[in-house]
Amino acid sequence: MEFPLPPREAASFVTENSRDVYVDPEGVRRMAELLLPAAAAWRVEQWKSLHELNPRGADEAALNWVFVVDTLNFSFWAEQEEHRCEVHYGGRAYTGYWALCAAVNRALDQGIPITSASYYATVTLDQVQNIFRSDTATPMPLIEERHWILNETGKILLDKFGGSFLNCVKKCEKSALKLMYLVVENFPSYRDVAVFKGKLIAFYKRAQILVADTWSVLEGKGDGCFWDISSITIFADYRLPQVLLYFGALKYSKELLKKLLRGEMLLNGDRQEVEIRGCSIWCVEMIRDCLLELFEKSGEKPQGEINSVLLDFHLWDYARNHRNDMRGIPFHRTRCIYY
Ligand SMILES: Nc1nc2c(c(CN[C@H]3C=C[C@H](O)[C@@H]3O)cn2[C@@H]2O[C@H](COP(=O)(O)O)[C@@H](O)[C@H]2O)c(=O)[nH]1
Repeated sequence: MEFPLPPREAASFVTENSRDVYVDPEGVRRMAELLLPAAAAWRVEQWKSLHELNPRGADEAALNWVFVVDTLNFSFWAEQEEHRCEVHYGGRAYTGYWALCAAVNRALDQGIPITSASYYATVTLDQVQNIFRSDTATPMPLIEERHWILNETGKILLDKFGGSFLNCVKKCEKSALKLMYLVVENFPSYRDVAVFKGKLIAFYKRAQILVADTWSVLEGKGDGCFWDISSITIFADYRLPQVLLYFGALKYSKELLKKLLRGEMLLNGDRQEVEIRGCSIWCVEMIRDCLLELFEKSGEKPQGEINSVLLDFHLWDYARNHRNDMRGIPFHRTRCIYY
């Protein structure tokens, strides 16, 4: 089988050949300047505590939580914004990705071992519909897909890795890329690839965010002290392109903008969908390079690392916390199991 172009190279290839999406160097520089003050303080240790639903520990249980969540970490957008899946937990109503996390924590509180491979390898569709039930009339999208992915992934984790994601991490000798490839080679639902201008390319969004979340939950220490974490790109979902478009670092053709504003769906693997995802990855690689240059010039040393993972987390949180400011800036609607 042809080996796919890895995410960073894939992003560069797509950006060079893109017709409807463009990375604007001026917009990139403006974003880097905007991000500079915050970037000086970014440290991997800070992230998981920022979000109340993230596991607190840095142990095997926390890693198995991250693994099952990132196995299901896709496609939460609602047909109509006003009718969304919501999960009520701890007195709060969660939507999108956070609804998934709230449902996992709600199940654990009810004694349902949803993070144990021995449970989800044979969990039934009924049980999955109950665990991920919405507290509104709108169910979580792709519930059937979430069910078979849990069964498939649980069986493989049991058969090949003793039922624990910690064993996968340990096999990778502190290499982020080795962990990314171990995941895509062993777990089919993580194989986020496409064909663009005749070339097989990989974005591996869920495999890369799984590596990033592993790094974050382990606070970059012990088994999670990945020497090559800066080789991980952003996770090409549907929120990052939206925030890059909002800041003007990414530009869309008039035709594509009109299509997205009409709410038209793009199929996973469509040329325009690949251009949006590939250019987003490349855009943030350029913002990171710009940030490093600005630090160089200013002589100021950032507290932690300046890499695409922390840039991604920051931009994703920004998009989450500035929904209203970003109203009118469309995200692309693709229904799939990869992001
Ligand atoms: N690029 C990127 N995409 C991310 C995340 C996250 C959450 N992760 C972090 C959060 C806390 C921890 O620090 C985790 O690391 C979810 N998503 C994607 O967004 C979409 C859901 O969006 P909405 O419908 O608005 O909830 C969906 O495709 C989902 O897969 C991220 O961080 N980066």
